[in-house]
Amino acid sequence: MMMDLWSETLQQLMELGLPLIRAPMVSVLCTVLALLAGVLGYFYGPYWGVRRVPGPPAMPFVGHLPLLAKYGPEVFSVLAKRYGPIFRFHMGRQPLIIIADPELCREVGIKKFKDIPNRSIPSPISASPLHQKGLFFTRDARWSTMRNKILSVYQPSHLAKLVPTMQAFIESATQNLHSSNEEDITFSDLSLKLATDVIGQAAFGVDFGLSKLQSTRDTINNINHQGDENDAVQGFINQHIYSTTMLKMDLSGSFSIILGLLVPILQEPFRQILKRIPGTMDWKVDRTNQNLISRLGEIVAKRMKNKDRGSKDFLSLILSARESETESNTVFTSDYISAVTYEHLFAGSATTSFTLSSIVYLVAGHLEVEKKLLEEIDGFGPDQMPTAHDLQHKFPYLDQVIKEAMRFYTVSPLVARETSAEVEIGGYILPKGTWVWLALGVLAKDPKNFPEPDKFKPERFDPNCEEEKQRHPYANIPFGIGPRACIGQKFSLQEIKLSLIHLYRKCVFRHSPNMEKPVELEYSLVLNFKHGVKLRAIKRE
Ligand code: HEM
Repeated sequence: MMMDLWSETLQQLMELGLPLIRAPMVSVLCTVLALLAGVLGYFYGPYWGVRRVPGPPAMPFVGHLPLLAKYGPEVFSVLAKRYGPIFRFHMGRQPLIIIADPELCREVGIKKFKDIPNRSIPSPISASPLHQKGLFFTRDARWSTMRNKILSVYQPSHLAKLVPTMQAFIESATQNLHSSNEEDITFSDLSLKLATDVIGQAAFGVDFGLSKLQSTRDTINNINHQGDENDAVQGFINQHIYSTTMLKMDLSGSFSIILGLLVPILQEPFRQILKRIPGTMDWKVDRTNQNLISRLGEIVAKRMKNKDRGSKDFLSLILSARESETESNTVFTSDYISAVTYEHLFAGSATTSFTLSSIVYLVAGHLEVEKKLLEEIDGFGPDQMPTAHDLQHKFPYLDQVIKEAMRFYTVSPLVARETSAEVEIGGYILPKGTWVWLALGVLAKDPKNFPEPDKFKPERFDPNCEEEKQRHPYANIPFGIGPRACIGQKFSLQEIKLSLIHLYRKCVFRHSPNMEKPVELEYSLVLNFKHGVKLRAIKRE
């Protein structure tokens, strides 16, 4: 019956003069159309849910990445001026909803936290499973249990106990600072070694010994040639630096990271293949990460066995907290312990080091600020080591200098969050799973809250000044906002203040003639000085 109908229809088509369509061709056509619909759905599905949010036209596949290449980290300020406080930016196929207004940040970070409690996982992190089990990327109930446990080891009394350790590393790192006024010091190298040593001691209870070495390059060159205990530690650091710097946000990362930006569905299969092909960047990153994981595993296993581990470093404190409560055993398995301990090194070194370098660089270019700062530091007394309490209360101008430098160069210009339910922000309904990113760097340069934003003026943070009184309370939030704000804020401020006090007691700094002007920045997961910060240290009489 059906066959009759089919041949009758064909007969009619032929009579009508239409081309003969064979059954296999029809199925090929249907498959092609279905594939096309699938591809379109895959590429445009995420856009469809947020299409009402304003934004520039996006190019197929790459989205707005060409704009990122054109403007660099400034792209979000440029777009905020054009599209307002909430706009769309497509990282390849993935739309980000960028929030560039302090009140909307309060809404996302605090008021509607229950619907936006997690971070989205950007492509560089998806390519690096090592970085996924730390506090930063864990989600929901696991995150809140982990965060509460970790907070318990960040008591002010514990931080206060770390002052002498921090001071010892600072003294060691700055020992040969002013050997010659004519010689450049790459201050950003020095501050990275210092910050890594301090966090290594605080997180693992291990002295990485970087501050004692001549230069980071020496450290790296030495790694492959020697095999004793010390070099094992330096090897670990080298691997850490490599693993961290490979996490690029633009199109210069490994192939799987680039694929993750453009076609995320292909990222994991390609990573699995490429990591098996020697010589590819994915292979190198994977080897580095495997190495780091096994080294971390060894450190944790050794420390777990040792019951008399003391209570100074983060790893020991977390292990002791884990043993005292049975319920948390399920959360802090040894792989999660390795991840959060490693995360401390990762989150605490580059950020603190960049902040220290940017402060010293900015103060060197503003002699009126330097003069006031030296007066405050000298007024405290020349030899006395400040306590944690002194650091918090006796250096008000230093506080202003730090805040202003962190505003001027926002080390984490973007903070990634993701909706876990449909939620309304700034008049737009955002579906579940929308990536919402807070543009801290744009807020920090908004002339409404910071008149003359490109001028370095610490006095704008003087509590008695009109500008400070009128400013929105969430206009300057370099450590983020709400329950997911930075857990290491007090730790890093304590280290930064101690370092600056020690440095300015000994010397002042001037820009080296070999440093480029204006300074060039690059953006991986955090901001960085592209060619380092080169200074001359002048001994104070
Ligand atoms: C100048 C130094 C630092 C800056 C500017 C900084 C900045 C940030 C920012 C912007 C966030 C995201 C906050 C948000 O989503 O609202 C963050 C999170 C975090 N930071 Fe820091 N950070 C610094 C130092 C440190 C240090 C020293 C540590 C460790 C000791 C650390 C550990 C973390 C962790 C674990 C998170 C994730 C918190 C969570 O998701 O619950 N940071 N940091």
